[in-house]
Amino acid sequence: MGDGSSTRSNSSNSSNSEKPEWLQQYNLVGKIGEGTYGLVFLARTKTQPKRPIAIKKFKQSKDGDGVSPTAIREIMLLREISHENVVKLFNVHINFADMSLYLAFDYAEYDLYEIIRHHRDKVGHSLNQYTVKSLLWQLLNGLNYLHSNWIIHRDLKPSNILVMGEGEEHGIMKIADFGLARIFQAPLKPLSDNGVVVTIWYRAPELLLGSKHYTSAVDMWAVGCIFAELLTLKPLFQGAEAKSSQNPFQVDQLDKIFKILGHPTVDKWPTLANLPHWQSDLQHIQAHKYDSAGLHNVVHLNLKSPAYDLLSKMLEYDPLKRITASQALEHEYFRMDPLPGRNAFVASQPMEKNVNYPTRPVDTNTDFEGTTSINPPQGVAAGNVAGGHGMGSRTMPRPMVAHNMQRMQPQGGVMAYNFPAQAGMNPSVPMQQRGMAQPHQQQQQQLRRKDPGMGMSGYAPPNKNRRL
Ligand SMILES: Nc1ncnc2c1ncn2[C@@H]1O[C@H](COP(=O)(O)OP(=O)(O)OP(=O)(O)O)[C@@H](O)[C@H]1O
Repeated sequence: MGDGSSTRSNSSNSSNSEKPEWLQQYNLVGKIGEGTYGLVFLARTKTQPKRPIAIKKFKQSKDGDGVSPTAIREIMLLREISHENVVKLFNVHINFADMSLYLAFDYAEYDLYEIIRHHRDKVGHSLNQYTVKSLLWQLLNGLNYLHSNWIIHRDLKPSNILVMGEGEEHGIMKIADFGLARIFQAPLKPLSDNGVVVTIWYRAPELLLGSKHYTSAVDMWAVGCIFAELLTLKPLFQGAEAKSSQNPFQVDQLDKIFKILGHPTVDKWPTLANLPHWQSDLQHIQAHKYDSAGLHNVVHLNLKSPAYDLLSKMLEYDPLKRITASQALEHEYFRMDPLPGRNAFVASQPMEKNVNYPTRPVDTNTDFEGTTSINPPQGVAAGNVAGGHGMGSRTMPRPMVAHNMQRMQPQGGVMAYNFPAQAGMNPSVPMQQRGMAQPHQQQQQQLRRKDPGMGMSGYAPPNKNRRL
């Protein structure tokens, strides 16, 4: 995975004896990122095989009230989620002294944010068609699984879409940060104001127009934006966020959307007039005429191409008419050459060279437990695809997955859960009865290996038309 483990030092200052027991399972490598909710660290398990792990430390809320027991219970449920295209949450650690939370995930070397940026700034050409199609198919496959399990991501964006580095899972895409958006009420309410910009570029029009009601369709809008960005290497709707009130009218973001797609009409989206910001929108558009640039022109796709057809169905204004993940997986686009595959990084032509993406920079100067910067962070900053977000300003996520929970002996006030009962849940109650559907059999959900055309005959059909 190009992890550079032999050259990265463990910079934790604490001796083993001072560390809480759970932390002693890992060797810290360094800080790899910062988002709205806290810091992300690269660590390595001490036992063989020494797996790389991404540990997210969640900051205290402004009120200093930590993570509530309800939130902790919900996070425990996320551990039951298991799918090849969803990042695995394999451990949850809670410091009961201040109710701070540490989540340990499988580490992924790459993310779409960096992959797109690398193509735009260094490679100088787009991703090949096979890679775009494979990434998109896997994204939809993971999302279909989440939606089938009644989980809406709510904050999909390129930095939350990870791709595995060297190893058996090389080139496999994994969705990060699902589930916690609801627990932490993201993306509308960050826990703390750390200067991290929360992007609204992937936010669905119904939310921008004030809908308080999230459905799985909001994720499909984000997938459409990400699909377009994979094709053009530029965010499709790059608006500036309005911050005047709790849920302000996002006029600039809507402007960016209307300029490309035209203004929505009540004819095509009947419930539009019921949305809270409709009146503000009416006043706004009275002063503005939208000559739609045409989506196909912006993404350079033929109006009659299957790729355009799929994209326009993802960017349908009316959430009820927007294509679902399971419908999208069945789309003609995925049935024509090049067929999507499991390793998205394979070159599409025999003569074509594989692109070598840069591995994640690691700041080895930041202390893990205190998360204090001993020296100014070095080499971790990364520019944004669209400019503006450096490392300190890239937007931040929330976590993922694993199975049974067990409460370990508290040491240093920190506990790790592995058994549902101890998280206040009855492990014998099926997930459906607890508000989540049973995860599909993993083998049903796994992508077929390489080319045989995933989503075709032989591949278990995804759940139909699920809309939450
Ligand atoms: N499991 C993981 N493996 C490797 N890197 C990860 C993992 N999870 C997150 N990251 C990376 O850590 C960095 C910070 O992620 P984080 O999710 O905290 O913020 P973000 O996605 O940039 O923004 P936001 O807070 O708005 O979601 C990102 O570069 C992200 O790709």
